[in-house]
Amino acid sequence: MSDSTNKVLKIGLPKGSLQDSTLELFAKAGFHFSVSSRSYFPSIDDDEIQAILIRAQEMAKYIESGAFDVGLTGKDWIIETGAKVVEVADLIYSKASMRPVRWVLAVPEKSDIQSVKDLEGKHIATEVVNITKNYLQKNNVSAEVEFSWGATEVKPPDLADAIVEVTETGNSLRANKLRIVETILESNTKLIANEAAWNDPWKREKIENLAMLLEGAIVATGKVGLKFNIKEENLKSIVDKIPSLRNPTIAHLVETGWVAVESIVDEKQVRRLIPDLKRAGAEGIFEYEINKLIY
Ligand SMILES: Nc1ncnc2c1ncn2[C@@H]1O[C@H](COP(=O)(O)OP(=O)(O)OP(=O)(O)O)[C@@H](O)[C@H]1O
Ligand SMILES: O=P(O)(O)OC[C@H]1O[C@H](OP(=O)(O)OP(=O)(O)O)[C@H](O)[C@@H]1O
Ligand SMILES: [Mg+2]
Repeated sequence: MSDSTNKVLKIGLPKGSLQDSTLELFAKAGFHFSVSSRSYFPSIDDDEIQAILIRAQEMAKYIESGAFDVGLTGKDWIIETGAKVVEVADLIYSKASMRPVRWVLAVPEKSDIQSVKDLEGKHIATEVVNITKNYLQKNNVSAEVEFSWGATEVKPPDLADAIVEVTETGNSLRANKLRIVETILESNTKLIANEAAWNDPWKREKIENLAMLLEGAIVATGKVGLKFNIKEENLKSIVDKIPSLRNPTIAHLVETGWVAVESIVDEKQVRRLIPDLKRAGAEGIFEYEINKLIY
C-alpha cells in the first residue's frame, strides 16, 4: 500500500519495448538511473525516488493497488487491464520514435478479409484480448479471439486468420507479409499515478514536478539552440528569410550596430540554417543541445 508518511516516491519503469527510451527520457529530464544486469531495481541519483522495473502490461494494476505510487505504461495496457489510475500526463514516445503506436487488425497480404465484417466466424490471435473483443462487439461481429504470448505476426495464415497487433515502424508487419485492414486503437506512453499517492500533497508535488520535467524533455527532443551575432542592418532580412527564426531573442552588443540573436530551432533545419546565416553576414554562430523546453 502507498505510504504517505514516508517521503519516498515508488516509481514503476516499463521493462521491455519502452525501457531504453524511458531511461533516456528520464536522463534528459535530469534523473539518472543505473540498471545492472538481472536487477529489477535500478538505482537513481534522487534519494526520494525508489524505482522498479516491471512489465508494461502489469504496471497499471500495480499502481491501482498502490504497490507503486507512479509509473509509465502504454494507454493500451491501461485500457486492456481496466485498471483505475490517475492519468497524469501523455508522454508521446515509443520504442523507436516520438510518435504513438497503433494496434491494428492485420491479415496476410493475400487474404480475402477486407473489413472487420469479414471476420465473422474467423480466428483472431492477439495480446489484447479485451480490446479486440470490444472492437468485435461494437461491430456486431462474432469471431474467436485467442490470447497470443507474442511473436503474433508469425501466426497467420496457419495459426490464425487475422491478428490484432501493435505496430510502430511497420517493419514487423512488412517482414511477415501482413496487410493492415484497420486501426483499432492509437496508444502512447502515459505517466500514471495511484489515487492515494495523487491525493498526498508531498507525492502529488513530486509527481507533478516529474511530469513537468519529462514533458519538457519531450518538447526539447529534436530541438537545438542557435546563437550568433549579426549587424543590425542585416537582421530583418534574416528574420524574414528564415521562418524558424520568427521569435528570436535579440540583444544589443557593446559594439554599436551589432546584435546577438538566440533561437530554438528544429535540429533538422540547422544544416540549411547555418550556411544561410553565414551567407547573410552572421558571425560567431554556435549550436547547443537543449535537454528541456518548458513554455
Ligand atoms: N515498437 C514498439 N513495439 C511494441 N510495443 C511498443 C513499441 N513502442 C511502444 N510500445 C509500447 O510498449 C508497451 C509494450 O510493452 P509490453 O510489455 O506489452 O511488451 P514488450 O515491451 O514488447 O515486451 P515483450 O518483448 O516481452 O513483448 C505497450 O504499451 C506498447 O504500446
Ligand atoms: O512496427 P514495428 O516497429 O516493427 O514494431 C512492432 C513490433 O514490436 C513488438 O514486438 P516485440 O519486440 O515486443 O516482440 P513480441 O511480438 O514477441 O511481443 C510488437 O509486438 C511488434 O511485433
Ligand atoms: Mg511485445
